[in-house]
Amino acid sequence: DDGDDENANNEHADDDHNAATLFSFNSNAIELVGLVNNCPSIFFFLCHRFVFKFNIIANARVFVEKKLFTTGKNQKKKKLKLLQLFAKCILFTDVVIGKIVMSIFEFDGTIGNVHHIYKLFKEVKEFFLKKKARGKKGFCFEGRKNEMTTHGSCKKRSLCELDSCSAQNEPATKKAKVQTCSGETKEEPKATDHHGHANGTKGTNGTNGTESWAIDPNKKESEFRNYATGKRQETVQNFYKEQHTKMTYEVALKKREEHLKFNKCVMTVWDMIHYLDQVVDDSDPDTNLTQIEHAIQTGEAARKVYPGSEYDWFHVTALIHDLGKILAVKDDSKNLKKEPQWCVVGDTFPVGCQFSETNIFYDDFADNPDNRDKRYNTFYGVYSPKCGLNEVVMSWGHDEYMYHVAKTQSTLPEQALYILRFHSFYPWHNKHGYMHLCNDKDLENLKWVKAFQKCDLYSKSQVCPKLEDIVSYYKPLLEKYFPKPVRW
Ligand SMILES: O[C@H]1[C@H](O)[C@@H](O)[C@H](O)[C@@H](O)[C@H]1O
Ligand SMILES: [Fe+2]
Repeated sequence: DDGDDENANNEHADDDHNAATLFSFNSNAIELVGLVNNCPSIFFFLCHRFVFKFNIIANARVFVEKKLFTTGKNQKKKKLKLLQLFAKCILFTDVVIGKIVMSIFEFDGTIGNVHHIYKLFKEVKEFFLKKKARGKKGFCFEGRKNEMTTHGSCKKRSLCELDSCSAQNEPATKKAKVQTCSGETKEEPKATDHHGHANGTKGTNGTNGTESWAIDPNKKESEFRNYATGKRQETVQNFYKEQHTKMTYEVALKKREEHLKFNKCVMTVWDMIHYLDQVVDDSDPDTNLTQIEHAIQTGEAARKVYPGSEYDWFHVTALIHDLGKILAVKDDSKNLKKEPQWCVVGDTFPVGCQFSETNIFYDDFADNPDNRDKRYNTFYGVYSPKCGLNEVVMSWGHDEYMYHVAKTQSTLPEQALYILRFHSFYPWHNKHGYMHLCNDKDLENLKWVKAFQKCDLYSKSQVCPKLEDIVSYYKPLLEKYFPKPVRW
């Protein structure tokens, strides 16, 4: 049914209105879980403020237009509807809808049934209405209908305003019930916001009163990842010029082979962490602190956002996520040979297929030999559609290295392994690129990578506790998940 009869049309009009109203505020941490018709993938979104809004919308539009003009006539009505919906999403500047629409296309290459999109919107709306019914303050939904402009007025509110009041009434570890489109209810972890505002008071979330420094309250999210005019601009720019020129499919394979022998040295994770005090990441526009400080900040942010002991794996993962950067350290006694930074840090990307424009400093790939190599410069390159990221060779760096260390020598869960392996894959988890290579498992785990990304990025501030302050919490956990000293 494409809205041919009157009733359906009215219903759609209503739905249109609801969808538009619902998204007239830019909600930050809504998790949408949905099944789309014809689409076997369950898709997840951890939506948050100001996520590369323009880029995503621009990409999505191109995609929609392409589909609209290249698929069969019988689909026309459906597509028109979808396009209208999409127009709305642009109109109401809502990246959330943009992402949904885009995903419906990208996740299975066909156009999902428009009714299911509406259904998804409805569910989210219900979720929020229920939340409101439970007496949460700061919720901003009703009464905004007439205020929709290109920038919904509520959009300016931060997550803290929207959620902190409610969070004060409830423990941060509370489970939220999320309805899936298929009707079943499943338990999802409810995080506090990334400022750790869930319980608001100092020293009550198990972080021994150290939480106030973890995230710089004065730095806005939009001020991070500034690759155009940041303070470290020159260093970062030079870094990516070199990396994007030199990192090829063959280099990645060679480095994989070299470092995955684990024949450097044997040492506990805790001891190895100390080596991070020798690394300052040239690719990072947001911090000039050493990586040991970044590790502590990220770990503590993770504890704050997911404080429950059931998330201890998440805390450990956060602490060690960049431990692979020891590849950039020189210590002959430990066989650490100091790789150049372009082979260790920075955002990661698949090699062996076309470089995506969702990469930062995309233009710098122009001089990469793979860019001219027919084997590697097509959309799929050496890969097949939805082959799964496990099949994909990523640019070599600390993520891939640490993933293999943890996969072979720890008991960390799958989500943790995904975080370790793909946390620097910003073009994917942040800009929605490379979806054509993903399978369902990748999409399931994406939500954890995204949850982690907030702790990783927004915890970068100038204030940091010392290792001694956190040893009592992390050391036993490291021993729990890495039962033996590690072969590096
Ligand atoms: O995960 C991060 C991220 O990708 C940053 O952009 C990069 O500069 C860092 O090296 C990496 O550890
Ligand atoms: Fe990293």
